Amino acid sequence: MPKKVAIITGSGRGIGAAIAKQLAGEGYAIAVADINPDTADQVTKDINQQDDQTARSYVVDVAERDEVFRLVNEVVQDFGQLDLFVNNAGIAFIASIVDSDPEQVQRLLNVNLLGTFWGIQAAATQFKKQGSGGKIINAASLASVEGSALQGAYSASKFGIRGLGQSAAKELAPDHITVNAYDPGIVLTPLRDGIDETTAKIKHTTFDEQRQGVVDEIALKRAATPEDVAQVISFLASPKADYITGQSILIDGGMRFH
Ligand SMILES: NC(=O)C1=CN([C@@H]2O[C@H](COP(=O)(O)OP(=O)(O)OC[C@H]3O[C@@H](n4cnc5c(N)ncnc54)[C@H](O)[C@@H]3O)[C@@H](O)[C@H]2O)C=CC1
Ligand SMILES: CC(=O)C(C)=O
Repeated sequence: MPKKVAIITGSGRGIGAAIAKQLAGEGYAIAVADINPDTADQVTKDINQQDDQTARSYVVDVAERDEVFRLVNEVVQDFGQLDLFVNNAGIAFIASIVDSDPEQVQRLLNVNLLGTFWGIQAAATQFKKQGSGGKIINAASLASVEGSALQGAYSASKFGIRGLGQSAAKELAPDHITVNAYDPGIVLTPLRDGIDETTAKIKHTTFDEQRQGVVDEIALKRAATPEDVAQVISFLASPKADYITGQSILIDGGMRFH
């Protein structure tokens, strides 16, 4: 049985790395795509050290449309096909809307929202060429369900990703391409650590107090691990989710209910 092929952007660390390792363990050939070549290479090495697991690393800045299309073309040249594209790469910064730096805002929107747009465009173009359907899964967030204070640009990008995914799901259904999103809450990664570090400074508290404060909002009283999130992407990528499209699934331990 030929391996299914998955591209996961931002899979050099955090949630993306967990998704890459989860799917590699399920028999996918993995394109570990990241702006950081060193971490991408390390995750790729970790996967290839496992029996019967295959990965290759690719350097990409998802904010650059031509780089995203080149990524898809290189992966198809290397593996022969594409079956799943996970738009996971994302960045965040903490600042009030009034104090947000315009260049930081633009960069965040270019990476998170436009990066996801280019990923959908490139993956769908390849899936249409192949004529055998495909799956696209996007990283939204709890902040795509309810805007977070001090994360105005980030929340805007994630609301946009959720809406973009609904539009794509409607447009791509005739080609048997499904498009869904995952909405993590508080996940223990370097990105979340940076959020809590900066928030603690703004609120003149400690990192531990800030972190405990957000965990206290979680019904299950623990932050998520990247693996908690990867399990949901494993489901969305599987045939079990073939009838799900245009949806956005909260993975927040019980913080928001909608
Ligand atoms: N950690 C959390 O609590 C939550 C994370 N998310 C989302 O999940 C996704 C992954 O987040 P984390 O793993 O926490 O982040 P992370 O910062 O730990 O990892 C993100 C990865 O993306 C890469 N990356 C950043 N900009 C890139 C670009 N322009 N092109 C290609 N790669 C790029 C980084 O090098 C890094 O390897 C993001 O979209 C984030 O918004 C959503 C909700 C909660
Ligand atoms: C990073 C992120 O999306 C949250 C909810 O913290």
